[in-house]
Formats: sequence, C-alpha cells, structure tokens
Amino acid sequence: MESQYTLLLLQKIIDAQAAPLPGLTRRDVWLPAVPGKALAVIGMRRAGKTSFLWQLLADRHAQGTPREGLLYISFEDERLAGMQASDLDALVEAYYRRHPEWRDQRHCTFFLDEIQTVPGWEPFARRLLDTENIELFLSGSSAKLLSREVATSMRGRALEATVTPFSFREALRHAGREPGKPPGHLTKGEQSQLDHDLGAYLQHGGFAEAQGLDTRSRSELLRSYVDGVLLRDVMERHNLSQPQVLRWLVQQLLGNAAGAFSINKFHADLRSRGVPVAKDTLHQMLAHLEDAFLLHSVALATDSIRRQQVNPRKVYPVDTGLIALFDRSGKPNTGHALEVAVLHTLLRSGAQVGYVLTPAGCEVDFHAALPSGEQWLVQVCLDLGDSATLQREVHALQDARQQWPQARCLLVAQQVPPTVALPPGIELHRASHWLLEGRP
Ligand SMILES: Nc1ncnc2c1ncn2[C@@H]1O[C@H](COP(=O)(O)OP(=O)(O)OP(=O)(O)O)[C@@H](O)[C@H]1O
Repeated sequence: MESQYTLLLLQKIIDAQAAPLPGLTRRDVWLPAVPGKALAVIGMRRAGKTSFLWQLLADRHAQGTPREGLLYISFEDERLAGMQASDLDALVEAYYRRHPEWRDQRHCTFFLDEIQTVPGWEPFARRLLDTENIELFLSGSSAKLLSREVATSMRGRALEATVTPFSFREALRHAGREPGKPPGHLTKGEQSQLDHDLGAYLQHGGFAEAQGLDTRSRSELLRSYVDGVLLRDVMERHNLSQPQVLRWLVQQLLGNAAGAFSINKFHADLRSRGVPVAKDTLHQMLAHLEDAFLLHSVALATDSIRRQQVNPRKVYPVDTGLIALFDRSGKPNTGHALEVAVLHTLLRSGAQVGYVLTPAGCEVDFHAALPSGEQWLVQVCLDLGDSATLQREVHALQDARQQWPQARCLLVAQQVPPTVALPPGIELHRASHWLLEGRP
C-alpha cells in the first residue's frame, strides 16, 4: 500500500542498511529466549536502549544474517511526524520492494526504535509477528513504552529486556580495563587498580555519557537526565500539576538513598508546612518514578502482605552516580552507593529482592530469591576492619538465617581484612570481585 511516507521510509531503509555498525561497548543484558514474541527493550532514558538494539542487530549479522535481513528504523524523525498506524504497512511494503527475496522464504528481523511515536502501532506489531514471519525488537522512550502497557497492548506477544546504566564490569569494559582473568587471580597491583576503579564507579555511576567526565560536567549531565524524567516521563505524561511537590519527593527519596521512606510521614510533613497534597497523589508519584526507572523501591522480605504494607519501603536510585546529586552531607556516600550497586547486580540476575528486619530487630540489607530457586541473605558493608562491625554484621545474618535456614549468607565488603575468622556458613566476598562476577 502506497503512503505519503513510502519514499521516505525506503530512503531510511537504504541509509540504515548502509550505515556502519556502531562500535559500542558490549552490554551483558539478559534476554528471554521465547520464540514468536516481540522483545521490548525498556529502561531509563539515556540508559542505552537504542545502543542495545544495535548490539542485537550486530550480533545477528555476526551470526550470519546479511544486513539486508536486518532492518533498524527509528521513528523519531520529524519527517515522520503525523504518521499513523495505517501508514505502517508502507514500511513493510518499502522493505519488500527493496528486498523482494526476503518476502517469502526468509526470516528477517526488524528493530523498531521510538515506535511509540506512531499512535496505534501495537496491532501492526502483532501482525508482523503473526503473518509476516518477521522477528521484532522494539524500543522507545520510557515515558511512553512503559512495561506493563506494552504487555497489555501487545496482548502477551511481547517480552521485556531491561537496560540499566553500565554495571561495574561494563563500565570497566567501556574504559578498556575489564580484567581478562578471574578476579581471584589478580596481582596485587591489578587488585589495587580494581579497587580504585570500584571507588570511581561508585561515585560516577554507569551512564555511558557520564563516563570520564569531570565532576561538574557529570553533575550537569545527570541532573539533565533527572529533569527529563521528572518533566517528561512523570509530569507531562501523567498530567500532574504540582512540580514542586514532585521535586521535594525526589529530593527526599534520593537524598536518603538506600533509606526507608514513609509516604505517611512525608505527607504529614508537607501538611505541617501548609502544602495541600493528597496522600494518593504521593503514592502515584512514587509509582510513576519507578515506572520511569529513576528509582527502585524494595519492600520488607516477608510472605505477609500486611507486614509488607505496614513497613516502609527502602528506595534506591537507578544509578550510584545520582546519589551525589541529592546528598546534602557534602561527603561521598560510598556505603550507600555500594548498596545500590549490589542491589542492581541482584536485580540484573533476575532476583526478587526484599530487605530483612528480624523479630529481634536485626537488619540485613537484602534477601534475594534467585530464578534458580536459590536464596541469599546479603549484608553490604564498606569496611570490615574493626571487630565490632564484623560481629554486628555476622550476628544480623545469623539471626536472619533463622527465618530462611536454606539461604546462603554473604557479607559483601569493600575493605576486607587480610585474615578474618567467620562462623560456619557465612561467606565473605570482596565487593570488587562480587560485583565483577555478578554472583558468588
Ligand atoms: N553500549 C554503549 N557503548 C557506548 N556508548 C553507549 C552505549 N550505550 C549507550 N551509549 C551512549 O549513551 C548515550 C545514550 O544511549 P542511547 O541513545 O542508546 O540510550 P537510550 O536509552 O536509547 O536513550 P533515550 O532514552 O534518549 O532514547 C548515547 O550517547 C550512546 O552513544
């Protein structure tokens, strides 16, 4: 079917297929392997979704699919403004006009970026899967291509892969310093470089564009990312009218990264200052911030829904680099940054994560239920140098283990003393190794 966009789409196809493959840092994103489904690549703005689509395309090419069988199209193009769902068929027509040999017998792959700019694109995407034998990867701005909406609108025909800022290993790879051997085999000099790199990663975070920037430029960049989320992904998208309340909320949440947050307390505080806002609005704002991937909240690990509801959630930013933006102490908050990095490592491995508060009042940072069925109790600690700290952390793990006797107990510490006596069943891991490996 001809459309006013056919010629333009044809030109975009020719240009995209002639473009050299970008030299990107390889991402270790987990992909669900379910044939016949579209894969929606989601994540916070600037986390690297488009780049990851290109990685997937390059992988297909390396595995033998010629470039003609791989089509990347970005709909974020002012010349396509006004395109409607009915015009999307023109894309398939333009593609087959250029590559008639792929129409019948071959299995081509489309990478549709910023697809959400075409209203009503979902039936088109479903049809590509069902009738055209086209494998489909989708990505879009987190403001519009929200995970649960993709799931609903694609009627179960799409699965998701989440792209986060670089992990520690990916950040090292980006800098050309990924160790080529297991961390346990590093020389003293290599280990000391790795520890130094970890310190930098915890401060600077993993956004690709923030790597290697000086402090002031990095703050400006990360602030612009956060502003983009607040303005476009939350305020504009959800038609909210209290920008200042949203800013206070974010300051409160991220100024206390890895801390417990109570909407009730925050609401009471605003009321006492004469700010009229409904508690429900605050709950919604928090949910929108999570949907936009700016932060992740962790509930108490328990089977009791009631206990989960009455206990506050702990809130973690998507990236350690954001901590310094909101911290008012003026000192680098490395302890919290390490907790954030450990949490994201657990989440990347597909774990369900909660925090632990034992009946005796001991706290353990994370209980992680892994897809394999394994359970871990993870205590994160900066420095285990003094024996009182060590004893306290070990005691908390032992106490928590009474609730989860099957769980492995891990102490993950940035500074590990050369010799340390631990009771049976408690494993000690150097943070730089644990984050590098992604699992013990
Ligand atoms: N794997 C990577 N290697 C090198 N640079 C990267 C990588 N991933 C992202 N970047 C850089 O980070 C920036 C943002 O990446 P990208 O456009 O892929 O993110 P996005 O999530 O699609 O952004 P948006 O939310 O704006 O659509 C770009 O400048 C890109 O070059």
